[in-house]
Amino acid sequence: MAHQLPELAIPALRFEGASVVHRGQTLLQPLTLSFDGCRRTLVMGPNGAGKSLLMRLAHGLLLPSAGQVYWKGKPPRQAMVFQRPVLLKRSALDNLTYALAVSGTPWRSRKPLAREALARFGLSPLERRPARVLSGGEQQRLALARAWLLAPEVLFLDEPTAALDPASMRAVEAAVVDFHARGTRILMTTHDLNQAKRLADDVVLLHEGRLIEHSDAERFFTTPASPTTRAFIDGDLIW
Ligand SMILES: Nc1ncnc2c1ncn2[C@@H]1O[C@H](COP(=O)(O)OP(=O)(O)OP(=O)(O)O)[C@@H](O)[C@H]1O
Repeated sequence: MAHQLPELAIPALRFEGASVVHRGQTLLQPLTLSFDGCRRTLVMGPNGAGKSLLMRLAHGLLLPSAGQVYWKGKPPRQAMVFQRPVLLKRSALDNLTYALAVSGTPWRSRKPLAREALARFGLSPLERRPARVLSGGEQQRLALARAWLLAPEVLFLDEPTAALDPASMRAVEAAVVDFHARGTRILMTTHDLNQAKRLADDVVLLHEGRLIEHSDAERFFTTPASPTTRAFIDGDLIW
């Protein structure tokens, strides 16, 4: 089981005129942008802006109706964490050992590695509990523990803290920082401007299915290029 990420650079993810059209309605306008380097990119925008569509395109869960989404090199190992984690009807421990089995980890190592990850995310006392009865915050930590075990080169997080209390939110943010410190590229959506300020190296703003701005975090929050970004930061964006 590879716990250390390779030293190789993570390939850039490129969107080239990628759009999403559903029943004649354009949900995501042709989008051209690049996600380079081992950065923490936060994707923001009002409800219905197209953030989840962008994430699903990026992770390959959705194909663009036109244009392309591709990695400039070998597609990296990826994991995705959703607002409502997708967990198996098994114990917390078994959710992790199952993920390890699928990833080809020899069975002897599975339980020790899974227990290490449970401890890492403060879940050891809950290892026998069915994953689906865990609280929202515990489920989210379990989903992160599972992703941690798979040592992804790229981690997608779609509003992972939207339904969490402040302590659970901080736990998720700390995990994001730790993933990144271990060499994982982060692409994450959030509605929370303060969270984006805490975590982002760069920010993408979408509005009504359009790319408004993609810039470094400092620039985004202090001297945005677009008046729409300014309005969004000030809480004045009308939609
Ligand atoms: N499968 C689908 N069928 C029809 N419309 C869809 C589908 N998926 C998304 N949409 C529409 O596409 C638009 C963008 O949706 P998306 O989920 O990407 O928004 P979002 O920015 O993630 O919003 P939120 O912050 O509310 O989660 C919305 O208007 C949504 O209703």
